[in-house]
Amino acid sequence: MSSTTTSSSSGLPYALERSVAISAVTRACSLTDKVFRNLVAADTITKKDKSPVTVGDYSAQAVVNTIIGSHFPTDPIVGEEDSKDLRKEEAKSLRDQIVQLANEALGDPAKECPSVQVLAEKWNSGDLSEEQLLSAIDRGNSEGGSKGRMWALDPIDGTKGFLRGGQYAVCLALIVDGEVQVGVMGCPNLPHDASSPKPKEGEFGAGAKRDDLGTLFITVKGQGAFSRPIFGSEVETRISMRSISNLGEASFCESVEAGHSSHGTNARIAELLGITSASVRMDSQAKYASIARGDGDVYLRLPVGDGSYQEKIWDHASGALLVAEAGGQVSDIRGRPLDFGQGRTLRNNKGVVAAKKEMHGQVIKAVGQALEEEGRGHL
Ligand SMILES: Nc1ncnc2c1ncn2[C@@H]1O[C@H](COP(=O)(O)O)[C@@H](OP(=O)(O)O)[C@H]1O
Ligand SMILES: [Mg+2]
Ligand SMILES: [Mg+2]
Ligand SMILES: [Mg+2]
Repeated sequence: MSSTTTSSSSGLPYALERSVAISAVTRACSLTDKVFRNLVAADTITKKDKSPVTVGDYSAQAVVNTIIGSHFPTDPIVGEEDSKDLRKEEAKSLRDQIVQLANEALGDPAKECPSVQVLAEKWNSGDLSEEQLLSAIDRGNSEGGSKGRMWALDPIDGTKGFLRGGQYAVCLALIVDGEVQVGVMGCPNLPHDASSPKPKEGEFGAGAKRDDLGTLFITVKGQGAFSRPIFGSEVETRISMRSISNLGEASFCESVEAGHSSHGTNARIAELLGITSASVRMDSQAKYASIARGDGDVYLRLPVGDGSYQEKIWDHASGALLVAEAGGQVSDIRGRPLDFGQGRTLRNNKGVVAAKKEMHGQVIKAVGQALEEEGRGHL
């Protein structure tokens, strides 16, 4: 497949992909936000790997894949979810909810930019059948690879955070010949302004809706990193990583889930770097977004246990480009660039380290030392 760039009226590379991705992620976020406020235990199932998936994850994947599929019909999509469990008899009520939620989100008369409107009528009718939506979910079954165009989609990243009432993100990226070219990430619970307090988990009860929450992050390779509210104003603001004179002033972000990133190793690395402020724990790729806009400086994701877990491309594609375009460097624990051309996982990499370009080497050195001390120097 060719690796062509589509441009539209702005003339910039990937302008159409950028607009379509913004439209898809925005519609998915309005859906997940609705589910977030009304979710009950029955709307969740446990996957074979014991991780949770909710009606929100499935519906958001159906919406994004429908939109991408109608604008770029030959582009493969590497999406996290599939419809296998949903097709079981006992999942009937989940399927019914997905049909309703996805059609509501697709049929919403919200404005699209003109270049996206051209094809919107294909999916904008709001009455796709159950089978059309399940097939849309399964459009995400691409095996990925190093050649041609493909989209990587995490319809809800941080599902555990979503269930706890914390941060989560809808993450979509375009990868061409193994390189991320476009990244769009919607963080419905992240304040527009980095200096506003982040909501506490569970703060979202009745009447607690804050209208300063919901931030969209947008990046195209070589064009910089931007943010804007998901809902309301479409004015984009350029973002960049914070300037600090030494790593001792830094603060770092890590997963809430200790099973996803080794908190103990992270703490030792912070100590080695002279970082004294407490780590900021946050679910999802909102961590990448936070450091990209200077609300933190270093993102550490150190492998747990024997390090056999392979990171998934949809957990990192949009966030990694956002940080790189905001002045950062993103690599694995050994300083190797993340290799998005290896299929559905980052099988050539272990863990993730993201920091400002000038300080990244120092962080990698401390990571090496901490792993050595733990007897995990072979990772
Ligand atoms: N053992 C493990 N190590 C690292 N990441 C893991 C993991 N098990 C699951 N994950 C991934 O961690 C993601 C969440 O990351 P975080 O902890 O930063 O919020 C999950 O995404 P989903 O929530 O989309 O399933 C899942 O893909
Ligand atoms: Mg998951
Ligand atoms: Mg994820
Ligand atoms: Mg997910």
